[in-house]
Amino acid sequence: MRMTVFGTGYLGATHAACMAELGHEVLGVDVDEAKIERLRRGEVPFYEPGLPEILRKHVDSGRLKFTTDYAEAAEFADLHFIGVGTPQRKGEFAADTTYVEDVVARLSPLLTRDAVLVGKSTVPVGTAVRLQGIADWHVRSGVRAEVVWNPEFLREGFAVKDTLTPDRIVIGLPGGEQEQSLARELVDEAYAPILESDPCPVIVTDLATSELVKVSANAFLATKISFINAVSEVCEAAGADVTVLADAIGMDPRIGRRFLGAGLGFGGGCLPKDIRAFMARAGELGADEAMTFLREVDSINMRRRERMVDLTVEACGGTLIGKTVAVLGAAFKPNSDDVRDSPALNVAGMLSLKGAQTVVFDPQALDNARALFPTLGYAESALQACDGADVVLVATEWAEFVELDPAAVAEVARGRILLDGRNCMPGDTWREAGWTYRALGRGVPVRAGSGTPARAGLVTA
Ligand SMILES: NC(=O)c1ccc[n+]([C@@H]2O[C@H](COP(=O)([O-])OP(=O)(O)OC[C@H]3O[C@@H](n4cnc5c(N)ncnc54)[C@H](O)[C@@H]3O)[C@@H](O)[C@H]2O)c1
Ligand SMILES: O=c1ccn([C@@H]2O[C@H](COP(=O)(O)OP(=O)(O)O[C@H]3O[C@H](CO)[C@@H](O)[C@H](O)[C@H]3O)[C@@H](O)[C@H]2O)c(=O)[nH]1
Repeated sequence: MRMTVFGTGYLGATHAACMAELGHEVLGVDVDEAKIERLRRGEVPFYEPGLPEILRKHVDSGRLKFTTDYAEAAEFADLHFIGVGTPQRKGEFAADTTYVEDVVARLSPLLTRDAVLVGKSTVPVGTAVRLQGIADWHVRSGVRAEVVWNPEFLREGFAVKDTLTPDRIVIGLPGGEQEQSLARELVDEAYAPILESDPCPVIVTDLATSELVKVSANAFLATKISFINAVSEVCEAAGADVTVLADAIGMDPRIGRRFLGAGLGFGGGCLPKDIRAFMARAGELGADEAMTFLREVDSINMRRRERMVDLTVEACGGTLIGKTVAVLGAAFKPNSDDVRDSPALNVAGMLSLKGAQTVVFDPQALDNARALFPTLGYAESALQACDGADVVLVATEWAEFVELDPAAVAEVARGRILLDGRNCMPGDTWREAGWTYRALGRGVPVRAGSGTPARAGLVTA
């Protein structure tokens, strides 16, 4: 079948290419001419493992096309996915929904026959109903544009797999589960190849529930990460080890080990802005008290970045003036080049403000990092970043950092201090090689009679 996808960023380009992979004819639409030009050439304008291969395959076969022309898109198909950005509004917690509104306001008057607009962007509850109003206002007489919601749960770094083999598909329809409409028919047809090859649960519900499922999922994941990071603060103070603790509580299937990775906390273009937007929307709905705990989730998360900076200052003997810090990692997580709200870059920026000479390396995110933080120092390899460093700080758990040879780093670095912001490094190996290894959330064990626990996060040689 034919479909369009509005927005060709991390979500939209992946969705478009994966829909083509499922056998559909897809037209990707964006307002960014330069991005569309690259996509037309079969290039993915960001790093996402596995995406370049399928995108190029379907651009070459002609099944996947790109345009900036809304009129062409309106004519191309009756099913239109919307995956444009919904960033945090400047100076506020609320989400900026102007991009989704823009798509609906511009597309609706161009429709010459009934069509279905399927929102995939993450939006505040109530947005779909508002967009239906915008569509009704703009659409030509005799034409119906139905707005439905189909939130996306893909993770960057696993975007192709998550799209082609999702855990579940959630579909929000104005009439809920009972609705039989063109929207139901077209969305079912779009996902039929997934359900035939590798079935997953499909939850058909009302619009509000579908919108809330998405932000609730992200709020839960953020809460789980902040829970373990709050516990890690106590671990540091008590001389306990948060990684062992996480393993132990994670063995209870009711808890589960995933998303109990303590360290620098969550960043990226989703979790931070989505919990803030959720709080803002709950407030607008008069349910603000229900979500106030998310404020704590947010502040625990932001505290980890400050704690990392304090630990670095401590490791440097109380001041960063005249010190060089190698920051390994710039992306908000490994296997991505995304630096939106990146804990790694935030820490690098704070270290630099405190007087450190900061040299950042990331295998994929250097260009994005340079564009956002042009004044930081950058290196072309991990070893180059460590050259002359007093401290080596791992801020994103890329496999190549985990596999670094302590002897090779020792040959170029000035100091012998490794700070592990992600609890990902083989600390024993580094200690055996003569390094002082310090990790967030892992205190020094206290033995009977030894008095107060050693303060904060130090597993020293
Ligand atoms: N990135 C993810 O992993 C992910 C996963 C699930 C949900 N989401 C949600 O998906 C949405 C998009 O996120 P993203 O990370 O892909 O953002 P992004 O910034 O990478 O991409 C957004 C794209 O929309 C385009 N755009 C803006 N206005 C437009 C318009 N009027 N018409 C056509 N294109 C327009 C932009 O040029 C940009 O290319 C957000 O709501 C986000 O919360 C993202
Ligand atoms: O145990 C953990 C797991 C993750 N993180 C951090 O949390 C952030 C988010 O990680 P992840 O959720 O894997 O990345 P995203 O690609 O942002 O995906 C989230 O946000 C998307 C956009 O809404 C959703 O679609 C996904 O389901 C949801 O996992 C990153 O900074 C990670 O480093 C931790 O600190 N500890």
